[in-house]
Amino acid sequence: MIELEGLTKRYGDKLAVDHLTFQVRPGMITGFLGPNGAGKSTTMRMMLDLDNPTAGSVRIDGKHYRDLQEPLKYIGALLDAKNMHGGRSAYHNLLCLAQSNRIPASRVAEVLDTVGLTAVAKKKSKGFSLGMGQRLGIAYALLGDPEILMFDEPVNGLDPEGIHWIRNLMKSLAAQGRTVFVSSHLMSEMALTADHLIVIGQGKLLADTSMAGFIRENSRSYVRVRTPQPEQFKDAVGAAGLSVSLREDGSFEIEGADMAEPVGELAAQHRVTLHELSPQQASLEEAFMQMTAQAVEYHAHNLNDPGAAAAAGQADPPLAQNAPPAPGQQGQGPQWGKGD
Ligand SMILES: Nc1ncnc2c1ncn2[C@@H]1O[C@H](COP(=O)(O)OP(=O)(O)OP(=O)(O)O)[C@@H](O)[C@H]1O
Repeated sequence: MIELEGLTKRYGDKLAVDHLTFQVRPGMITGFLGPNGAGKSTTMRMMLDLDNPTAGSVRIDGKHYRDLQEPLKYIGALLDAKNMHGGRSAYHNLLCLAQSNRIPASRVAEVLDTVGLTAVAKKKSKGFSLGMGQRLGIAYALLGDPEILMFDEPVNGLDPEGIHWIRNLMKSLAAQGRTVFVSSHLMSEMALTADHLIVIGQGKLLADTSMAGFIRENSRSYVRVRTPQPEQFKDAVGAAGLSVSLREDGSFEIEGADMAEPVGELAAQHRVTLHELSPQQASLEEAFMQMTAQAVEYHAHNLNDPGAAAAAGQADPPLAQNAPPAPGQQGQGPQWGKGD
């Protein structure tokens, strides 16, 4: 268990972490999400006592990190996989760490096997690919057989096989009852991995929720309809009291994935031809971007719409925030209800 209480970090004028209070519980994967610059790495560094908080505290199984005897046996972390001695072999890198932390040398071979690096154990780590480096960084984290594991952006730059491997590893660690805390700025990746979510933006806590709850709250389901008789269709659904919206591409949307059957029946009753009737699910990525939209630190230039930033109330109009509309409003045109 990791417990944060009012954790705060200020760099000069910059409030990088702003009074964060949350718990990371055992037996599950907790995803730590936020846009670039949200304060994820700073928070993780403070958890490991690599940075001093300006205020607040972090407790690892009830203790401050610096009070843990043999901390690698409590908490293992992958922060920066490049941060190791490139001139040493993978085996010797791990052996040095084991010896300086009173971890038996036999553990080195075990973790090399777990991360799939046994065959290259004697190779110098500076020759490792990005994926091999990530695996070695994970071997570091696992070396003390800790109950708590922390991974900062573990899938960055990995190929699909590497991503799949890390995902399964984290799941098996959580299934063993360990606490797994993993940061990312990709909602799509978290949706496949995490059981619980902590979302931050500009250092502040935006959400502390189960993944199932996040999906329930934020994933919009609807039915998409295409028809060569849009006026008749609009009249038919309007008369039935259903709310329908027209998209720019000429298709219609009706809220609720379970509406496909009633809408199909309605169209048949009114002899309206349909070219498409398909249940759809809006992506969690869109919901996450919407949640963190106001907290994005660096905005891309939106070349298509230079006035958008001004409309959004930003100080500098050319720096438009290219955020999607709110879930439930994606690309919608006019709405019709009963009697329209
Ligand atoms: N040593 C430092 N000195 C000054 N400012 C810093 C320092 N470290 C981080 N910051 C600032 O604190 C904020 C949070 O940075 P941090 O790296 O923790 O964010 P992050 O969520 O990990 O971002 P990313 O996803 O891009 O890695 C940023 O505005 C960053 O510029």
